[in-house]
Amino acid sequence: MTLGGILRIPLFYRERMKDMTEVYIFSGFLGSGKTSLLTHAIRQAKEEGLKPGVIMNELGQLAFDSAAVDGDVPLREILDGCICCTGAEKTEAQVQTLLHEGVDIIFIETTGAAHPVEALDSIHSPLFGDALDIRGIVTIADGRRWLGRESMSPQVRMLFLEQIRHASVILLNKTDLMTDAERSKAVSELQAINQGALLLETVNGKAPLGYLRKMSVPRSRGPVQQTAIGKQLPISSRLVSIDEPVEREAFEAWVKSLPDSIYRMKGYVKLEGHRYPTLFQYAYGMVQWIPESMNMPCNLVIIGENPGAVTVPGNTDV
Ligand SMILES: Nc1nc2c(ncn2[C@@H]2O[C@H](COP(=O)(O)OP(=O)(O)OP(=O)(O)O)[C@@H](O)[C@H]2O)c(=O)[nH]1
Repeated sequence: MTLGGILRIPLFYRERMKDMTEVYIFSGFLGSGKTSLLTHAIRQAKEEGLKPGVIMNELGQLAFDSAAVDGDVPLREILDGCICCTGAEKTEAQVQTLLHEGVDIIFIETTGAAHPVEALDSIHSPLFGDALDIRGIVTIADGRRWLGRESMSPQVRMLFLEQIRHASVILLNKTDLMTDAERSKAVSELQAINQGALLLETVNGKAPLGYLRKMSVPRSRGPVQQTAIGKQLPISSRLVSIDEPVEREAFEAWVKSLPDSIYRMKGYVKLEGHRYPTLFQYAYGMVQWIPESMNMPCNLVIIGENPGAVTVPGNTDV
């Protein structure tokens, strides 16, 4: 909000807004960088002397991403289902407990398969009265995935578009993997789809919190295309356990052989020659291995269209 904008708000309301807890919904397709954005936002909030709280919604039964949130940050998880499908009561209860813990700012990370407006609607509850200042949706888009969206199935592409269309802020992320020409193409396409949104290019979701705090929910969001998982969206998750150590190159060759409709994988894999399982991340063709210094269960979540059809080396379904 500009200084002019602030001055136009009567003092009474400005005082009331100061007591309200700001809420931001982090949306974006599977693997686009929501958790990276979240960890950066939490760090900045703390630096500004704010007490952040987090609601994290994950598609699989395991909360891999919650390890990214510092232990001193109040965290609530909604696992194995989308915030938009599991019903507003669960979300309301989680927000309620965060408010009791006295948080100043709440970040809600939705699953990459969630419809952002349905997630937003789930926190618009009369229960909260004036307690929440719901600022809207920040959508983070993987730039190369955006440019390659034609390869997605129509329903999944529709979800991607809905996430862009309803955002108040769009972050074009992973620009380190794009050429200048690709970046300017992506920027102009995203702007054409949502002209009202602020747009910022980012690497690892590093958006200034001050920039996000300028946003507010647009007055008219336009019609919402329903995209609930299990109804129209063909996306589901599968949890497997790979018990035997695998050879890294052979494993990456298997990853490359998977159909494009496997959108995301994350979990722990025991690599040959390594003492502890390694954190494995896969999103849109990119593989990342992060060494761990303790023994983690070798579980891997596979998210996409029909992940049950994929043959996983040495796996037992959990
Ligand atoms: N090269 C590059 N990699 C990135 C960037 N941002 C995130 N990543 C990587 O992309 C992968 C997914 O990032 P996350 O932040 O976990 O994405 P997410 O949207 O939270 O994923 P889901 O919650 O599973 O949908 C990780 O391996 C990140 O390290 C970026 O700007 N550039």
